[in-house]
Amino acid sequence: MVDNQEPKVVVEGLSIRFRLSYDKAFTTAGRMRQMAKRVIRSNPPELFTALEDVSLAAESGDIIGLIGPNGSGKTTFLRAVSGIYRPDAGTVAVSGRLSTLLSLGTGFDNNLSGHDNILLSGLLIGMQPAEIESRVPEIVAFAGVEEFIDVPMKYYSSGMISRLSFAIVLSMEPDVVLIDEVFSVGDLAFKKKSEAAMHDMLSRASIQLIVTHDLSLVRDHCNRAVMFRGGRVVEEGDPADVVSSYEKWSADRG
Ligand SMILES: Nc1ncnc2c1ncn2[C@@H]1O[C@H](COP(=O)(O)OP(=O)(O)OP(=O)(O)O)[C@@H](O)[C@H]1O
Repeated sequence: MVDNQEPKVVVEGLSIRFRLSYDKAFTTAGRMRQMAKRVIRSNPPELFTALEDVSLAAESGDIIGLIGPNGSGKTTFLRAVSGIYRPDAGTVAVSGRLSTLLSLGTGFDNNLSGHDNILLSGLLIGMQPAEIESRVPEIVAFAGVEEFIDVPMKYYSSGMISRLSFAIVLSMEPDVVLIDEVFSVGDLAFKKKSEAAMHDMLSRASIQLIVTHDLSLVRDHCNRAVMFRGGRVVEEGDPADVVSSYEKWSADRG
């Protein structure tokens, strides 16, 4: 990630492949047989191509809706942009502070306290330590974890982890935000107060990449849309056009 530059996301010729062989054997005995076979015959693991030769460029002001059927590669794409997956081919370059609303809590170190994880999260997106410290009280209060803030996160409930994770993302000022679907975080009361904070955070971000099945969100909120199918980008452009192609394609399939 490069800081102090105009926010930008440039993905060129991205391919991501997963090893499948291990996942196919559900029992321990099955997995052992597979490993033994591989060692004896030196079989290469079976690879599944989740993304093939995908390119996309986003600049300041872009709110891009990523749409397509289940399993078409949308989440994998966001994960590759966020750096969770390394490209098997192609390149991913992000300039600016990147923040993700993918799987909440994935970046935490469970042996560290909530407080230390807040610091870590801020440092990871390039904030200065003093800047992060100044936001700690507001984050802790928003997440409602005051009593537990110095306790290692392995003792947090899953609701507390996602509330803290969400509060951190909302309090930061990212340039690029990656969002996977609409999340449901915490209980009803938390959901209500987080909605307004989320809109506020998003209104300040320069670039948003949003994976969603909510086509009216794409039509109303995005300035560009990209349709994935079978791990490839098959159409890109004006949201209304891309959404209607997708609707037509879905209707034709029955
Ligand atoms: N870690 C993994 N190992 C093996 N296969 C994977 C892995 N992650 C994703 N896949 C496969 O890659 C393909 C693309 O998955 P992905 O989650 O990116 O699809 P998606 O378009 O986001 O789908 P959805 O709309 O259902 O969320 C799917 O076939 C999925 O099974």
